[in-house]
This record gives sequence, C-alpha cells and structure tokens, in this order.
Amino acid sequence: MTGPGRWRRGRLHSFGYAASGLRRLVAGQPNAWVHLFATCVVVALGLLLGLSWGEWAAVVLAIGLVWTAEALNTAVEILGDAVSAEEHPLVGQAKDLGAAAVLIASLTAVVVGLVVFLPKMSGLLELFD
Ligand SMILES: Nc1ncnc2c1ncn2[C@@H]1O[C@H](COP(=O)(O)OP(=O)(O)OP(=O)(O)O)[C@@H](O)[C@H]1O
Repeated sequence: MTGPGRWRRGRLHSFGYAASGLRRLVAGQPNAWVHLFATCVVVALGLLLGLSWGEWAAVVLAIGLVWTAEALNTAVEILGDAVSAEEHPLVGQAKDLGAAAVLIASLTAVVVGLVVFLPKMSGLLELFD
C-alpha cells in the first residue's frame, strides 16, 4: 500500500499502540486505580452540581493532566528498569522526577477541584438534605 492509504494505516496503528499503553497503565498501575476512582467521583459530582462549560473545561484539563503525568511517569519507570536492572543513581533521579511530575499534576488538580467545587458545597449539602 502506498500514499494516503499507508499513512492512514500508520495512524490507525498509532492509536492501537496508544490503546495498548492505556490498557497497560490501567491494568498494571495501582496509582491508576486511584486516579480512575477520583475521576469517576469528580465527574459524578460535576454532573450532580451542574458545572458550567468553563468549569467542566478546567476539571477535564486537570483530570487529563494527572492521567498524562501518570502515563509518562510509568514510561520513565519502565525505561529506567530497562536501562539498568541494578540500582543506578541516574535512574533513581529520573524516577524521582517522574514521581514529582505526578505530584505536581495531582496538587494542581486538587487546587482546581477546590476552586470549582468549594463555592458549590452548599448546593452539594442540599442534595443530601
Ligand atoms: N534502578 C534504580 N536505581 C536507583 N534508584 C531507584 C531505582 N529504582 C527505583 N529507585 C528509587 O526508588 C523509588 C521508587 O521507585 P519505583 O520504581 O519502585 O517507583 P514507585 O514510585 O514505587 O512506583 P510504582 O508504585 O508505580 O511502582 C524511585 O523514585 C527511586 O528513588
């Protein structure tokens, strides 16, 4: 196959590889289960409280940021293990930085969550009254 057909098949394969990475992330990383649970809770709360489009945009960006950081951190951990089966200070630093990226993303998401959901807490309490 040549030209656009081959290009399209290449793009489809890329999606396949990405989907396989996503499966590996969710199946193999206990942290990913925490993110999945948090994602479900936040989306359910957003639906209950009727977020505005702007609020949804902020929440979805925050959720995407955390998932992206977790995926890249997992990639760094796997690469580190592949590069050196032994303890290596540079692998340790790389893994620490990957973990720092997840922490930064998670703290950012918490701040976004507080900014969006705190003003709506009274509405949330009314829902359970
Ligand atoms: N090969 C290594 N060489 C040096 N230090 C390492 C190495 N592997 C891990 N470490 C240190 O141990 C820490 C934890 O590494 P590990 O690979 O267990 O990640 P983790 O944060 O426990 O991730 P997960 O919970 O997803 O397995 C790293 O941040 C790093 O400081």
